[in-house]
Amino acid sequence: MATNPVLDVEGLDLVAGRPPHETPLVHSLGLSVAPGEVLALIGESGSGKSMTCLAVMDLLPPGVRQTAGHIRVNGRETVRRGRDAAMVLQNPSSCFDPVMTVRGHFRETVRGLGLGGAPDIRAVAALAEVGFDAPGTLLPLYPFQLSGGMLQRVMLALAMLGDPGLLLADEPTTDLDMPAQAKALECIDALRRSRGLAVLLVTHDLSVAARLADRVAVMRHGRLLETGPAAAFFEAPQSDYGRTLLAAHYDLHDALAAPSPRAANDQGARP
Ligand SMILES: Nc1ncnc2c1ncn2[C@@H]1O[C@H](COP(=O)(O)OP(=O)(O)OP(=O)(O)O)[C@@H](O)[C@H]1O
Repeated sequence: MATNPVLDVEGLDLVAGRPPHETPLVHSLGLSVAPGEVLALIGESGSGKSMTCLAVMDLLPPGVRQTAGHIRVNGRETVRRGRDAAMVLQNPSSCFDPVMTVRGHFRETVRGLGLGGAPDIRAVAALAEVGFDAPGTLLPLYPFQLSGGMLQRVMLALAMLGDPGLLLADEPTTDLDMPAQAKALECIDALRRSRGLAVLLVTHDLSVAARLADRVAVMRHGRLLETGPAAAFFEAPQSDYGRTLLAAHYDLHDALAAPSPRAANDQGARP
């Protein structure tokens, strides 16, 4: 029996502006994410990935409207932010109030979601779940006292407080150094496994998609060009643009793996 998707997007159209000067941003988009599944949404800048996430969260910016289609999260057309779906973004430091401690952020989120229980106990449990060994020690700290990687995991812990079925992760590793990227991805993967979380992962980085995704969806100019199992995409993309993306990814990796021209010259100059 097929499992009902946590996220179900059908025929989604998003436009900016008003007639007759509307600009289509997303056109006829359809995608779904099942419990415990990671769907990587990939594509060049401006293809509509972030706008799609914002539409799911009912957080479209002023001037941008949904003109067609359905978005359902756990079967509901009206998403309860933090309860049905939560979102983490790149540049986590921008998501925190600089003059509020970690404890303060948890208290505010617990209150905002109307959750019972002691906020500090919830905070410690949530921080332990995202891999902090001594979670209680983080509570009195201010955001500037944590690294970007730590802040991203605190953000994930806050996102999980309301036990959402869906996580929208929009470039969650973009501003992090390599060890912090690895840790954030491990953390998302662990949450997916332990909670059966459905994850829509927006990324430019095909290595991130390869590492985490069960399926890949490729967008360009607001349209979905192909979607399918990640293994099949990395083996043989179906669309021309998918092939271009993958070729660019391999070119970059080959360039990084090859000795730099300067290193090659230095070697050549050796006696
Ligand atoms: N506030 C806004 N009002 C109108 N159009 C916008 C607004 N914000 C973004 N856009 C446009 O919407 C389109 C889709 O942008 P979106 O941010 O979803 O792209 P993206 O695929 O997420 O790109 P990136 O990877 O760079 O984040 C772009 O053409 C962008 O210029």
